[in-house]
Amino acid sequence: MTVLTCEGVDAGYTKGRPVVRGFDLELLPGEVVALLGPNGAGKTTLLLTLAGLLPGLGGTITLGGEQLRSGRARAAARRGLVLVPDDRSLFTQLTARENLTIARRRGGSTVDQVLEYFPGLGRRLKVPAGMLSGGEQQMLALGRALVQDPRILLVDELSMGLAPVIVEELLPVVRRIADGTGTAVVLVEQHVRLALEVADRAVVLVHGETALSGSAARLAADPGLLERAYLGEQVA
Ligand SMILES: Nc1ncnc2c1ncn2[C@@H]1O[C@H](COP(=O)(O)OP(=O)(O)OP(=O)(O)O)[C@@H](O)[C@H]1O
Repeated sequence: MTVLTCEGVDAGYTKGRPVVRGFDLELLPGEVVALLGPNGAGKTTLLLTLAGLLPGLGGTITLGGEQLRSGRARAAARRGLVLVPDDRSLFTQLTARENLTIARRRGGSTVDQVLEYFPGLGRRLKVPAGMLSGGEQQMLALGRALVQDPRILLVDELSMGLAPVIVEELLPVVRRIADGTGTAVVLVEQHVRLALEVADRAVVLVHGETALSGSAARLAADPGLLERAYLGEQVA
């Protein structure tokens, strides 16, 4: 049963001039899809549109069988679509625990349940979010999304500004979350090799259009294919 379906989604900032055109996707529970592509391809624009933070310019987005109304971020969040933005958007003056507690839903997952995925963060709960390291902040941003019991996590460049060694620790956590909770994940990532290691499938967006999509294993095994897609060749 598909949790999220995108059909012919156009996304952008100006009516009649979409940045992303005709985007299609079917996402299953527990599935991780890497959304790849060069800078400016439209990946963030697409995530913002799926999360309802940007009004859609065309097409339909269906969540659990029901069509989402365009540009309704609160409704999308209530129905389980949760965005982890690339700027993390943490409350920097509040402690890590407070950041988690205020995001929690009544009757939903507890902070302790969520911390099972981030053991290191458990030892830093009293620290203001702004004083955490970049990697810890990303774990907190993921944890804050997870206490909302998402059905779909939209993760925008978790690795932004982090050392590769930290990214290697962080991305597998996304896989464990998907496997452990059944949450489906759309993962925007510049670290292509690492993203393909944790994803089931990948979609490559180039100049706002899907240039390539396929199983992560197939794309990882054929870097030439990815390279040609990034360079703008139609290889889908
Ligand atoms: N607020 C905005 N208003 C108008 N155009 C924008 C706005 N934000 C981004 N764009 C444009 O939309 C296009 C896609 O940008 P977007 O940030 O979605 O790409 P991206 O694939 O996420 O790239 P990156 O990897 O650099 O984040 C770019 O041409 C960008 O200049």
